[in-house]
Amino acid sequence: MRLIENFIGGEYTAGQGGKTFEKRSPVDNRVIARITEAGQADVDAAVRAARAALEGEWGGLTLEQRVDLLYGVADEITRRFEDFVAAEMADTGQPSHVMRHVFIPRGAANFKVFADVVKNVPTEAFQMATPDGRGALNYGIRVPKGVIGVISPWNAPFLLMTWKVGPALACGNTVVVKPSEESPHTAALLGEVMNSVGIPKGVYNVVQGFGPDSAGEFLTRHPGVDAITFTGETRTGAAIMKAASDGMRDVSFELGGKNAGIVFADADFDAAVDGIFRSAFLNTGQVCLGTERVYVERPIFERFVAALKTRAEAVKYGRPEDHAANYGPLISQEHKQKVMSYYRKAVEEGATVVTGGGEPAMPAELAEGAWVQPTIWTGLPETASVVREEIFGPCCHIRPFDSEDEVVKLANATDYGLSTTVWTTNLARAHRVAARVEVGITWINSWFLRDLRTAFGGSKQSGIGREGGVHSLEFYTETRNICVKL
Ligand SMILES: NC(=O)c1ccc[n+]([C@@H]2O[C@H](COP(=O)([O-])OP(=O)(O)OC[C@H]3O[C@@H](n4cnc5c(N)ncnc54)[C@H](O)[C@@H]3O)[C@@H](O)[C@H]2O)c1
Ligand SMILES: O=C/C=C/C=C(\O)C(=O)O
Repeated sequence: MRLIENFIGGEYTAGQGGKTFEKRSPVDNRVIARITEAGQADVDAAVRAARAALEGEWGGLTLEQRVDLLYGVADEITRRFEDFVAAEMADTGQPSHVMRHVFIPRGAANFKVFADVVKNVPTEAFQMATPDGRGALNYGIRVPKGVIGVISPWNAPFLLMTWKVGPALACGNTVVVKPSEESPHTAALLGEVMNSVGIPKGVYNVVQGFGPDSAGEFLTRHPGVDAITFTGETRTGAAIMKAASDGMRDVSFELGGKNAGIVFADADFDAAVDGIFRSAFLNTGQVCLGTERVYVERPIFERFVAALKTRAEAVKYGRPEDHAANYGPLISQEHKQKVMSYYRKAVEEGATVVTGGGEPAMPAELAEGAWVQPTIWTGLPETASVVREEIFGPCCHIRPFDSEDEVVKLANATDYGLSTTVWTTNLARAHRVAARVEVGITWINSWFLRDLRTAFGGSKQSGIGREGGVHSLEFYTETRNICVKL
């Protein structure tokens, strides 16, 4: 059985406390790896290594040298593409085509794009008048923030972790990463890449383990960590924010969502069905940007529900490496219990179950996996639990609407504000609605189209701050103003 260790100061090390935990396959619940759990002493060592790298070789590199190294990281990920695909498939159980076409290539791109951003984005300069008439010149320089704590989730582990590590390193910081306990593989593998391309030791460190009273909490409470970037649940974000208040450390949060899909009667019907199908069921619904509330204009409501039902019932369950399969399990038995409890609650609260609502019958060798059916409900009030709370599963509630004002109100009646997808051929209306929905990201006639130069993040309880393009520089650097009297 594979043992996955921490990666500290360029070396894989067993935890000083000797504790390990199991990683089980979502597909069949077999134990696939044992993971070293980092204790306080390991986190201390990782933060020390990160600080030493900052003050050592890494901190002394020129921007060009750093950028070249990060291009090297991206190229090496691409060279070891199959290893990353296999590692991520083992952890998440998701179909290989999602790994191949989205998650792993995005991991490589996260290093290249932010190297380019850092190399090309200018800083500001202001000339000012002075009483003696000679004036003064202000200009900004950007310096790294220091040691960045990166806490990442399990749903798109490599993409979401590198989305933070890429810009952090491009800006000259060092990192200590705490991947989710459910997805330890790719963060560990990235250590090999860092060593083989010559990233100085201590620049990239990984501590494995859990959140509370484990590596996550030890890292976020650590006074040697200068700033914390986190993707995960809103509740966890609140705990991390408390920890970060000690020492006034900056935070960047990408949190939960309860995203609305809005389909007007004039939409390209097939494109809308396909878009909502993907946004509700891709990655078995475990996408923060996914759609769990769908609002469809009344004239096409029945037809839309029927078409989405047909698509949901046609998914092909199977192992990730099975090319005929396009639908995987949930991440774990624990998450399956949570999703199933919502499936039961929907019925108790009076939902019409259009399709799904339970566990699929799986062949014997997959029977222990975390499989659940894609599920569609109608007929619930907006106060129902499954319409209000983030489930993070392959399910959505569909409700008819009659006017633009009504649907905007419905979409906004949530504590979350991450993303929306709007389907219409009326461009003026698309722009109007997009300007009124209280979210960080709106897609018109599309979903999850990502340009890494754009601002990414959530409003309300879906996050704090924006990352992406120059926005990432705001978080991963300090801007210093220098005022020169002429
Ligand atoms: N907004 C976004 O961009 C985005 C992207 C992906 C996922 N998400 C959200 O993430 C959630 C699913 O991921 P998850 O279940 O892994 O989230 P989670 O909050 O349970 O865990 C995320 C990470 O935080 C760690 N953690 C937990 N408690 C901690 C604590 N007290 N201190 C420090 N670290 C702690 C976990 O070990 C894990 O590494 C969903 O809510 C989803 O919407 C948001
Ligand atoms: O599950 C959430 C997926 C988030 C995607 C990104 O953060 C991204 O594309 O950068």
